[in-house]
Amino acid sequence: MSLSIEDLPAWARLNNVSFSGVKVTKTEGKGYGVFAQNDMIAAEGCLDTPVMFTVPRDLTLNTTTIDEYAKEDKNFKQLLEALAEHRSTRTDILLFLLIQTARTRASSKNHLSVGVSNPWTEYSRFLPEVVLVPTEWTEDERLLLRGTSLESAVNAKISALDSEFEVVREASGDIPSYHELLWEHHTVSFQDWIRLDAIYRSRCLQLPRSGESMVPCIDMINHSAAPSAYYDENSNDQVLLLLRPGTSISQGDEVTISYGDAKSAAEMLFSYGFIDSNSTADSLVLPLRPFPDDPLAKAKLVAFGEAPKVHVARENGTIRWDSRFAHLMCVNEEDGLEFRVLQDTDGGRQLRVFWRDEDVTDQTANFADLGETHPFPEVMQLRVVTVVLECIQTQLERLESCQPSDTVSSSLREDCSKAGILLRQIEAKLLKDAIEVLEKERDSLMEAENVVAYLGSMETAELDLVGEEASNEADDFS
Ligand SMILES: C[S@@+](CC[C@H](N)C(=O)[O-])C[C@H]1O[C@@H](n2cnc3c(N)ncnc32)[C@H](O)[C@@H]1O
Repeated sequence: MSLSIEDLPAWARLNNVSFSGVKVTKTEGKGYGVFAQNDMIAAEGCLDTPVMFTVPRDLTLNTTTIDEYAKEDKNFKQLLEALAEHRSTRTDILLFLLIQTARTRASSKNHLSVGVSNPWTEYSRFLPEVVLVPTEWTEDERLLLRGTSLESAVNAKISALDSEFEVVREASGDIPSYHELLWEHHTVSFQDWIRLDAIYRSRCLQLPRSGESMVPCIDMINHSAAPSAYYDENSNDQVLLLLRPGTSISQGDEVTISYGDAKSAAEMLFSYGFIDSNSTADSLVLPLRPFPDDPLAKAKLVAFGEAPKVHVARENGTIRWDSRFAHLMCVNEEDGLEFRVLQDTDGGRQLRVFWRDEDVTDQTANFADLGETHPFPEVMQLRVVTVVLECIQTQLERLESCQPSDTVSSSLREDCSKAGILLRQIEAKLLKDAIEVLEKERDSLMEAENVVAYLGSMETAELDLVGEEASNEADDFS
């Protein structure tokens, strides 16, 4: 199935990809990588820096080029049409690569091959068999993620992939030649869909002109916190790999790019299967669940329109947190929140949200500001701080209740163990520091005049209620 990387230069020549002073070879622990064969230098501010790869744009994979391939392949065109409502750059590329995989396997078993060969039929054989992103981890390896922000994200992704694959299986099963190629000859399985999703996530790039794309050869470049190269598109329909201005590399050095320095450790692990502590943002995102006894919980979720989350980040040494849903979660009817179902002109029904009699349906993400119009804004803030604090404390308890030593065993791949343990350490530290900040914020809000007055009035109201109940009971007994 796989092709030796020694065959890449021949593939490149055949498809008009030029390599200049670089070579793709095996690295130590990172799969393949790109290495300089000459010394190269680009002065600071230089506009004309050395070009290391030139790739014709029609070799890239994105929705536009996939539509071009579909024009030459009626079965593939039919498949895209059958899945029209699910189309995105990602699903187009996954489908395209799934068909290349099936065709390669079918031809290796001498089954009838369906479709037209293209440069990617061969190139896909240089792609790795396994990418160690957590969706490719075994169940035991995934135990390392228990209590981390990736635990629910990875589970949700695997079930989303499962549903997607079922849709693909059904749509392709209705196309006779694909029915035979994919399902009668068992050339592909759910495991391939998981692998192709991992391949896509770890190799897709954001090109300045063509947008989200996979680019052959440029996708062989590894990440570094101190990258020596960058990619670009020129006006001659080419994608280029260039030396960064102000950089010099020596023969034998690895050429690297940056996969982004704003990504958290969890995002890096999720998308690329490794964490580079030198270039990750110290941040995490947790799911937030509405109060189980809130009668308005469902309406709040519908009106909010996205998954409720808590964001925590350390920026320049300071912990910042944010949860737009927590602000909506913490207001009730007594505060002035109201949901109304209104009939629109077409006879349809619409859920509208009102805050203190003003229609704020389009501002449900903005309750942090809307809460300011409450007579006790500090009370609103105290509720939010308490909710976020509880969410973070629960997460830390879960993280600490399952120690890696309970899960690390010889059956786990070393890279997965290392990455899982590192993620746990990074997130535990951030959660602990966030708890400290939130506890301070809570304590200072508890002392605010407004809050003391509010809590006092609540206490009096409660005492009155107890008094009333007691006198009713006394009446009963009398
Ligand atoms: C775009 S590909 C780069 C080429 C890849 N090494 C290959 O063998 O095809 C991205 C993948 O390379 C690996 N990788 C890239 N940079 C890395 C790094 N700094 N440390 C560890 N692995 C890295 C990860 O497996 C990642 O998912």
